Amino acid sequence: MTSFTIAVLAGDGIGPEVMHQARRVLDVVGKKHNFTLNCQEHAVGGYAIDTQGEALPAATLSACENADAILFGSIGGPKWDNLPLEERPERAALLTLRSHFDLFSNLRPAKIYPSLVHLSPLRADIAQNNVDILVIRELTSGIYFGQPKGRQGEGEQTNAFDTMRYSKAEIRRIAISAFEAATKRKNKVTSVDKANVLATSRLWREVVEEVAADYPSVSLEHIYIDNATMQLVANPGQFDVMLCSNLFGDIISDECAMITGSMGLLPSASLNQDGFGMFEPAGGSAPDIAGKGIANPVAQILSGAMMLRYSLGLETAADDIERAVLKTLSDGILTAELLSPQNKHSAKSTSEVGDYIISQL
Ligand SMILES: NC(=O)C1=CN([C@@H]2O[C@H](COP(=O)(O)OP(=O)(O)OC[C@H]3O[C@@H](n4cnc5c(N)ncnc54)[C@H](O)[C@@H]3O)[C@@H](O)[C@H]2O)C=CC1
Ligand SMILES: CC(C)CC(=O)C(=O)O
Ligand SMILES: [Mg+2]
Repeated sequence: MTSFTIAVLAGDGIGPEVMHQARRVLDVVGKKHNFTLNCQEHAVGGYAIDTQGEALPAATLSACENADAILFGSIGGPKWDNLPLEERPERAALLTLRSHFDLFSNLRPAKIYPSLVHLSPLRADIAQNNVDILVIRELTSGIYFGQPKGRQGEGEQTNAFDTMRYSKAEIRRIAISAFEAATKRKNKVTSVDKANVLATSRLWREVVEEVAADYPSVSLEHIYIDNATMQLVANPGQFDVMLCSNLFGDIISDECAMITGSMGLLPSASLNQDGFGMFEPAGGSAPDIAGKGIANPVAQILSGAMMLRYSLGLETAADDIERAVLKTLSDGILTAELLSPQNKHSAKSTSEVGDYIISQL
């Protein structure tokens, strides 16, 4: 039987709740498809600060280095909001992991299935118009990583600054990810930028155009970020692959999650050049619902499916999980945030959704 080592970093807030369901699903699918995941849990984020004094303990990083893939939950929350920026879980653990493993290519797929149109907050005629988007977000550079950043001055004279910087090489490799993905989809890349005001966006356009020349079968459009957010609500069916910088992809992917129905539905894969990856829901630790047993486990479970597909080469097992999730949602087995106020009484808990997905495998 094939065996893989998975570093499981559940993190904070809803992270452990949804991770528990993902592990149950992966266990069942492994037995069915004849593979074993040796899942080892490691401390990360606010939980690691509280128990070990730092957001990314050396033992956690070393376990990730020795694993075949990382399955990540989410980190952060109000308890750690007042820490200095560089000590916060989001920077000290999440951004550090992305950078350490050079996970530059972040894939965030958002699809409205015909049987799930009713979950979308969009008007039905818009939601049922073939919405199937793959956001490809640059994940290890741009304004989240650029130096210098900081603040200076006192009182009313205080100012703060971040640096948005992109090299040609960084833009080229994420553009190649997007064009490669488009050739396996609908052959269209929409590159999102703000080239009317930002120097980084001007360079972004130039390099994306250069890469496009190597993919004559793929059509390329450029769109400004402000228009992109509007078009996603007005006519999301026009998009195939949306190629974004780190900041714009962060924003656009939350919007993509919501047009499909909920932040709790959107998985993601963060990959390096060698195919090594970290797999995590696109959303955060959702402190507003943590500990109540009502978080949607689907994004975490689908992130597990992406791990099987992209890092472990287990396509059929990944398909199986995705089919079971789709059937579960189509059968109306839904957590509360997907239901209208008058239907909330029929909401299922995190574990009930996990149970039903398992029953469909
Ligand atoms: N990858 C990560 O670990 C990320 C961490 N964060 C951190 O998470 C904390 C909370 O951030 P927010 O801005 O509130 O964003 P969030 O994504 O945690 O929550 C936004 C909204 O989506 C809902 N939501 C998210 N996931 C859900 C799920 N699985 N089921 C049902 N509803 C769900 C939440 O209840 C909330 O109403 C912050 O500390 C933030 O920095 C934010 C984004 C990503
Ligand atoms: C710390 C943030 C950059 C995480 C986030 O919002 C994301 O990856 O979508
Ligand atoms: Mg985000």
